[in-house]
Amino acid sequence: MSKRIGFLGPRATFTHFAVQSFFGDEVEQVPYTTIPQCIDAVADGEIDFAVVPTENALEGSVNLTFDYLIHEQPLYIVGEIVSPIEQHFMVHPSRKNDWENVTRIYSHSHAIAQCHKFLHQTFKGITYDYATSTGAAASYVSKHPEESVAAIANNLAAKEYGLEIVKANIHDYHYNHTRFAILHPSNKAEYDSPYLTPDKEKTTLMVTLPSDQSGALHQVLSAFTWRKLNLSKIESRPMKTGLGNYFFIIDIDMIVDEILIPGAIAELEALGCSVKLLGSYEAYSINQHIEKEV
Ligand SMILES: O=C(O)C(=O)C[C@]1(C(=O)O)C=C[C@@H](O)C=C1
Repeated sequence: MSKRIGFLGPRATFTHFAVQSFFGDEVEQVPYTTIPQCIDAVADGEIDFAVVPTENALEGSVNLTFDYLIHEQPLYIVGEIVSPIEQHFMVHPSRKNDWENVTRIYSHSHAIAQCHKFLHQTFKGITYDYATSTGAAASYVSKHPEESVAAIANNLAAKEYGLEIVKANIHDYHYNHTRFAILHPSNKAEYDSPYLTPDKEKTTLMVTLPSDQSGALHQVLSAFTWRKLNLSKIESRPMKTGLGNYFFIIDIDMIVDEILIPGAIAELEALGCSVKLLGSYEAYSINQHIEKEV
Protein backbone atom coordinates (compact mmCIF):
# COMPACT_ATOMS: atom_id res chain seq x y z
CA MET A 1 0.00 0.00 0.00
CA SER A 2 1.38 3.42 -0.86
CA LYS A 3 2.34 5.78 1.95
CA ARG A 4 0.04 8.69 2.76
CA ILE A 5 1.87 12.01 3.02
CA GLY A 6 0.08 14.99 4.54
CA PHE A 7 1.14 18.56 3.76
CA LEU A 8 0.10 22.17 4.20
CA GLY A 9 -2.31 22.52 1.28
CA PRO A 10 -4.20 23.05 -0.86
CA ARG A 11 -2.50 21.79 -4.02
CA ALA A 12 0.40 23.86 -5.37
CA THR A 13 1.68 25.36 -2.11
CA PHE A 14 5.45 25.45 -1.62
CA THR A 15 5.00 22.58 0.84
CA HIS A 16 3.25 20.56 -1.87
CA PHE A 17 6.21 21.19 -4.19
CA ALA A 18 8.59 19.94 -1.47
CA VAL A 19 6.46 16.77 -1.04
CA GLN A 20 6.32 16.16 -4.78
CA SER A 21 10.08 16.64 -5.18
CA PHE A 22 10.93 14.37 -2.22
CA PHE A 23 8.29 11.61 -2.39
CA GLY A 24 7.09 11.79 -6.03
CA ASP A 25 3.86 10.31 -7.39
CA GLU A 26 4.16 6.87 -5.78
CA VAL A 27 2.71 8.19 -2.53
CA GLU A 28 -0.77 9.45 -1.77
CA GLN A 29 -0.56 13.21 -1.22
CA VAL A 30 -3.08 14.53 1.30
CA PRO A 31 -3.56 18.32 1.66
CA TYR A 32 -4.53 19.91 5.02
CA THR A 33 -5.75 23.48 5.44
CA THR A 34 -3.55 24.36 8.42
CA ILE A 35 -0.24 23.28 9.96
CA PRO A 36 -1.89 22.04 13.22
CA GLN A 37 -4.41 19.95 11.22
CA CYS A 38 -1.57 18.33 9.31
CA ILE A 39 0.43 17.67 12.51
CA ASP A 40 -2.65 16.21 14.28
CA ALA A 41 -3.26 13.90 11.31
CA VAL A 42 0.14 12.20 11.59
CA ALA A 43 -0.14 12.03 15.40
CA ASP A 44 -3.53 10.28 14.98
CA GLY A 45 -2.18 7.82 12.39
CA GLU A 46 -4.41 9.19 9.60
CA ILE A 47 -1.29 9.69 7.44
CA ASP A 48 2.23 8.16 7.49
CA PHE A 49 4.26 11.39 7.46
CA ALA A 50 3.44 15.11 7.73
CA VAL A 51 5.41 17.78 5.87
CA VAL A 52 5.25 21.33 7.24
CA PRO A 53 7.38 24.50 6.85
CA THR A 54 9.85 25.29 9.68
CA GLU A 55 12.10 28.14 8.57
CA ASN A 56 12.55 30.67 5.78
CA ALA A 57 15.87 32.28 4.91
CA LEU A 58 14.38 35.80 4.83
CA GLU A 59 11.69 35.58 7.49
CA GLY A 60 13.09 33.15 10.07
CA SER A 61 11.24 30.37 11.87
CA VAL A 62 7.66 29.35 11.24
CA ASN A 63 6.69 29.76 14.89
CA LEU A 64 3.35 27.99 14.53
CA THR A 65 5.13 24.73 13.59
CA PHE A 66 7.60 24.75 16.51
CA ASP A 67 5.04 25.97 19.03
CA TYR A 68 2.58 23.27 18.04
CA LEU A 69 5.26 20.57 18.19
CA ILE A 70 6.54 21.70 21.58
CA HIS A 71 3.27 22.50 23.31
CA GLU A 72 0.64 20.28 21.65
CA GLN A 73 1.91 17.27 19.67
CA PRO A 74 5.31 15.85 20.57
CA LEU A 75 6.41 14.33 17.24
CA TYR A 76 9.89 13.76 15.82
CA ILE A 77 11.55 15.44 12.87
CA VAL A 78 12.66 12.47 10.74
CA GLY A 79 13.85 14.38 7.66
CA GLU A 80 14.27 17.86 6.26
CA ILE A 81 13.73 19.26 2.76
CA VAL A 82 15.16 22.64 1.71
CA SER A 83 13.52 24.25 -1.31
CA PRO A 84 14.18 27.42 -3.32
CA ILE A 85 11.30 29.90 -3.00
CA GLU A 86 10.25 32.23 -5.82
CA GLN A 87 7.30 34.49 -5.19
CA HIS A 88 5.16 35.87 -8.03
CA PHE A 89 2.39 38.46 -8.12
CA MET A 90 -0.73 37.09 -9.80
CA VAL A 91 -4.28 38.16 -10.57
CA HIS A 92 -7.43 36.77 -12.15
CA PRO A 93 -6.92 36.86 -15.96
CA SER A 94 -9.74 39.45 -16.26
CA ARG A 95 -7.52 41.92 -14.27
CA LYS A 96 -4.25 41.34 -16.07
CA ASN A 97 -4.20 44.82 -17.70
CA ASP A 98 -5.32 46.57 -14.54
CA TRP A 99 -3.27 44.74 -11.89
CA GLU A 100 -1.61 47.88 -10.51
CA ASN A 101 -5.04 49.07 -9.32
CA VAL A 102 -5.89 46.08 -7.09
CA THR A 103 -6.95 47.17 -3.62
CA ARG A 104 -6.06 44.03 -1.62
CA ILE A 105 -3.21 41.54 -1.60
CA TYR A 106 -3.77 38.06 -0.29
CA SER A 107 -1.13 35.51 0.74
CA HIS A 108 0.59 33.61 3.55
CA SER A 109 2.17 36.03 6.07
CA HIS A 110 5.65 34.69 5.30
CA ALA A 111 5.19 35.22 1.57
CA ILE A 112 4.02 38.82 2.12
CA ALA A 113 6.97 39.46 4.42
CA GLN A 114 9.41 38.09 1.81
CA CYS A 115 8.19 40.73 -0.68
CA HIS A 116 7.95 43.83 1.55
CA LYS A 117 10.30 46.01 -0.51
CA PHE A 118 8.40 45.35 -3.74
CA LEU A 119 5.01 45.80 -2.06
CA HIS A 120 6.05 49.00 -0.31
CA GLN A 121 7.34 50.53 -3.55
CA THR A 122 4.45 49.42 -5.78
CA PHE A 123 1.41 49.40 -3.48
CA LYS A 124 2.05 51.83 -0.62
CA GLY A 125 -0.77 51.68 1.95
CA ILE A 126 -2.58 48.70 0.41
CA THR A 127 -4.49 46.21 2.58
CA TYR A 128 -2.94 42.77 3.15
CA ASP A 129 -5.12 39.76 3.88
CA TYR A 130 -3.45 36.72 5.38
CA ALA A 131 -4.21 33.25 4.04
CA THR A 132 -3.34 29.84 5.54
CA SER A 133 -0.98 29.27 2.57
CA THR A 134 0.03 30.81 -0.75
CA GLY A 135 -1.99 28.09 -2.53
CA ALA A 136 -5.11 28.99 -0.51
CA ALA A 137 -4.66 32.65 -1.53
CA ALA A 138 -4.33 31.74 -5.23
CA SER A 139 -7.40 29.50 -5.03
CA TYR A 140 -9.41 32.34 -3.42
CA VAL A 141 -8.41 34.86 -6.10
CA SER A 142 -9.43 32.45 -8.87
CA LYS A 143 -12.87 31.96 -7.29
CA HIS A 144 -13.50 35.70 -6.75
CA PRO A 145 -12.98 37.48 -10.09
CA GLU A 146 -15.36 40.21 -8.91
CA GLU A 147 -12.97 41.22 -6.07
CA SER A 148 -10.09 43.62 -6.68
CA VAL A 149 -7.54 41.28 -5.12
CA ALA A 150 -4.16 39.78 -6.11
CA ALA A 151 -2.29 36.77 -4.71
CA ILE A 152 1.39 36.14 -4.02
CA ALA A 153 2.24 32.51 -4.75
CA ASN A 154 4.41 30.25 -6.92
CA ASN A 155 4.02 29.45 -10.61
CA LEU A 156 2.48 26.03 -9.93
CA ALA A 157 -0.35 27.83 -8.13
CA ALA A 158 -0.78 30.22 -11.09
CA LYS A 159 -1.17 27.16 -13.36
CA GLU A 160 -3.31 25.14 -10.96
CA TYR A 161 -5.78 27.97 -10.29
CA GLY A 162 -5.70 29.64 -13.74
CA LEU A 163 -4.18 32.96 -12.63
CA GLU A 164 -2.00 35.35 -14.62
CA ILE A 165 1.50 36.15 -13.28
CA VAL A 166 1.88 39.90 -13.88
CA LYS A 167 5.14 40.37 -11.97
CA ALA A 168 7.56 37.47 -11.45
CA ASN A 169 10.21 37.07 -8.74
CA ILE A 170 9.03 39.79 -6.38
CA HIS A 171 10.84 38.40 -3.30
CA ASP A 172 13.21 41.02 -1.89
CA TYR A 173 16.40 38.98 -1.82
CA HIS A 174 17.60 36.55 -4.42
CA TYR A 175 18.64 33.90 -1.83
CA ASN A 176 15.21 32.74 -0.68
CA HIS A 177 14.84 29.20 0.63
CA THR A 178 12.47 27.47 3.05
CA ARG A 179 13.07 24.39 5.19
CA PHE A 180 10.32 21.82 5.59
CA ALA A 181 10.25 19.14 8.30
CA ILE A 182 9.07 15.58 7.75
CA LEU A 183 7.32 14.56 10.98
CA HIS A 184 6.47 11.18 12.50
CA PRO A 185 5.47 9.91 15.98
CA SER A 186 8.60 7.65 16.14
CA ASN A 187 12.18 8.87 15.77
CA LYS A 188 13.06 5.50 14.20
CA ALA A 189 10.83 6.09 11.16
CA GLU A 190 12.72 6.74 7.95
CA TYR A 191 11.89 7.36 4.32
CA ASP A 192 14.59 7.51 1.67
CA SER A 193 13.71 9.82 -1.17
CA PRO A 194 13.83 8.06 -4.54
CA TYR A 195 14.60 11.46 -6.14
CA LEU A 196 16.90 13.43 -3.86
CA THR A 197 20.14 12.54 -2.10
CA PRO A 198 20.82 13.78 1.43
CA ASP A 199 23.47 16.49 1.72
CA LYS A 200 23.62 16.95 5.50
CA GLU A 201 22.95 15.19 8.79
CA LYS A 202 21.34 17.09 11.64
CA THR A 203 20.09 16.79 15.20
CA THR A 204 17.56 19.19 16.73
CA LEU A 205 17.31 19.58 20.51
CA MET A 206 15.01 21.57 22.75
CA VAL A 207 16.89 22.85 25.81
CA THR A 208 15.29 24.51 28.83
CA LEU A 209 17.72 26.35 31.10
CA PRO A 210 17.57 26.17 34.91
CA SER A 211 15.78 29.31 36.09
CA ASP A 212 17.75 32.44 36.92
CA GLN A 213 21.26 30.99 36.89
CA SER A 214 23.87 33.43 35.72
CA GLY A 215 26.00 32.25 32.81
CA ALA A 216 23.66 29.28 32.10
CA LEU A 217 23.54 29.89 28.35
CA HIS A 218 27.32 30.21 28.23
CA GLN A 219 27.65 26.84 30.00
CA VAL A 220 25.17 25.25 27.59
CA LEU A 221 27.14 26.49 24.58
CA SER A 222 30.45 25.30 26.00
CA ALA A 223 29.08 21.74 26.33
CA PHE A 224 28.90 21.77 22.51
CA THR A 225 32.01 23.88 21.87
CA TRP A 226 34.64 21.77 23.59
CA ARG A 227 33.26 18.65 21.84
CA LYS A 228 33.61 20.52 18.53
CA LEU A 229 29.91 20.01 17.81
CA ASN A 230 28.99 22.58 15.17
CA LEU A 231 25.69 24.38 15.81
CA SER A 232 23.82 25.71 12.76
CA LYS A 233 20.97 27.33 14.68
CA ILE A 234 20.10 28.49 18.17
CA GLU A 235 16.82 30.21 18.73
CA SER A 236 14.75 31.08 21.78
CA ARG A 237 10.96 30.68 22.01
CA PRO A 238 8.66 31.55 24.89
CA MET A 239 7.66 28.68 27.20
CA LYS A 240 4.21 30.31 27.49
CA THR A 241 4.42 29.99 31.27
CA GLY A 242 5.24 33.63 32.08
CA LEU A 243 7.20 36.63 30.85
CA GLY A 244 10.91 35.93 30.53
CA ASN A 245 10.56 32.10 30.42
CA TYR A 246 12.19 30.78 27.29
CA PHE A 247 13.50 27.52 25.86
CA PHE A 248 16.09 27.09 23.10
CA ILE A 249 15.91 25.17 19.84
CA ILE A 250 19.40 24.04 18.88
CA ASP A 251 20.45 22.44 15.57
CA ILE A 252 23.67 20.40 15.57
CA ASP A 253 25.35 19.53 12.25
CA MET A 254 25.55 15.80 12.96
CA ILE A 255 23.28 12.85 13.74
CA VAL A 256 23.22 11.38 17.24
CA ASP A 257 26.38 9.31 17.72
CA GLU A 258 27.45 7.02 20.58
CA ILE A 259 29.61 9.51 22.46
CA LEU A 260 29.58 13.22 21.63
CA ILE A 261 25.89 14.16 21.55
CA PRO A 262 24.91 11.82 24.45
CA GLY A 263 27.86 13.32 26.41
CA ALA A 264 26.70 16.89 25.68
CA ILE A 265 23.13 16.01 26.72
CA ALA A 266 24.35 14.39 29.98
CA GLU A 267 26.45 17.50 30.72
CA LEU A 268 23.47 19.81 30.10
CA GLU A 269 21.29 17.69 32.38
CA ALA A 270 23.96 17.80 35.09
CA LEU A 271 23.80 21.61 34.81
CA GLY A 272 20.07 21.45 35.60
CA CYS A 273 18.82 21.89 32.02
CA SER A 274 16.06 19.75 30.61
CA VAL A 275 16.84 18.41 27.13
CA LYS A 276 14.44 16.90 24.61
CA LEU A 277 15.46 15.30 21.32
CA LEU A 278 13.24 16.71 18.54
CA GLY A 279 14.94 14.61 15.86
CA SER A 280 18.14 13.27 14.35
CA TYR A 281 17.77 13.07 10.59
CA GLU A 282 19.07 13.63 7.06
CA ALA A 283 18.54 16.92 5.22
CA TYR A 284 17.87 17.09 1.48
CA SER A 285 18.05 20.06 -0.89
CA ILE A 286 15.92 20.62 -3.96
CA ASN A 287 18.11 22.23 -6.60
CA GLN A 288 15.63 22.82 -9.37
CA HIS A 289 13.33 25.81 -9.74
CA ILE A 290 9.63 25.36 -9.26
CA GLU A 291 8.53 24.54 -12.78
CA LYS A 292 7.60 20.90 -12.57
CA GLU A 293 3.87 20.12 -12.39
CA VAL A 294 2.62 18.77 -9.06
O1 LIG B 1 2.07 28.91 1.73
C1 LIG B 1 2.80 28.04 1.27
O2 LIG B 1 2.86 27.77 0.07
C2 LIG B 1 3.61 27.25 2.20
O3 LIG B 1 4.01 26.17 1.86
C3 LIG B 1 3.97 27.91 3.51
C4 LIG B 1 5.20 28.79 3.45
C5 LIG B 1 5.67 29.16 4.91
O4 LIG B 1 5.04 28.82 5.86
O5 LIG B 1 6.72 29.82 5.00
C6 LIG B 1 6.28 28.03 2.82
C7 LIG B 1 7.21 28.61 2.02
C8 LIG B 1 7.23 30.07 1.80
O6 LIG B 1 8.23 30.56 2.67
C9 LIG B 1 5.94 30.71 2.11
C10 LIG B 1 4.97 30.06 2.78
